[in-house]
Amino acid sequence: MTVVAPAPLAPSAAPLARSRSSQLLGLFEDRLARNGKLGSYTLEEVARHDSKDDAWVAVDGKVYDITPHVQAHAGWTSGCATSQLLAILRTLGTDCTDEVLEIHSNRALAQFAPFLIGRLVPSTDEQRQQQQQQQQRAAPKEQQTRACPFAAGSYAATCPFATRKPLPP
Ligand code: HEM
Repeated sequence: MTVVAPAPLAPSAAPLARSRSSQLLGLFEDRLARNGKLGSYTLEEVARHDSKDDAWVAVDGKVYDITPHVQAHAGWTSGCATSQLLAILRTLGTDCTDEVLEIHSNRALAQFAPFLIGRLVPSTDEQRQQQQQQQQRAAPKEQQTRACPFAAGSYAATCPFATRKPLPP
């Protein structure tokens, strides 16, 4: 009897889907950007549009106003497609990149284009955090370590006044 080794598992579809959707929507986005018709929205702004009459989602760094799609979707008045509709309603006002890219075919992703209204940008808080992280990474090692100013030796590592443990020598 010949034993056949199982085929290796396929890598996750998400990164592939991500580049796929970007390619599909790239042309459309460029056109809107050239016409100055794309806005910049934070996740907080997106979160304010989470109802069937005002339905935004963020996907792959882009923001879509999918209100017409939601309102015209099957499932409001009959049992048909109810679960699909519920899945969509659950994501309104959020960044649902993973769900959308996992679920939709190329053809379906291309249908998102007319709903594009802008790009997702970091909020002021996120920007501040990113800047702090960058500064921290760029700072020399001695500045990254603030050991206890009142103690020396091994006690310094556990001192409550130290914001960070000393780096190993
Ligand atoms: C303008 C926005 C959207 C458009 C144009 C759209 C379009 C489509 C299309 C054409 C399909 C049929 C399946 C396919 O061809 O891949 C589909 C299925 C589906 N969509 Fe969307 N969709 C949108 C937004 C969303 C969002 C935000 C969600 C939330 C997760 C979602 C969840 C689903 C689900 C659960 C299915 C059923 C998948 C299945 O039965 O396997 N859709 N969508």
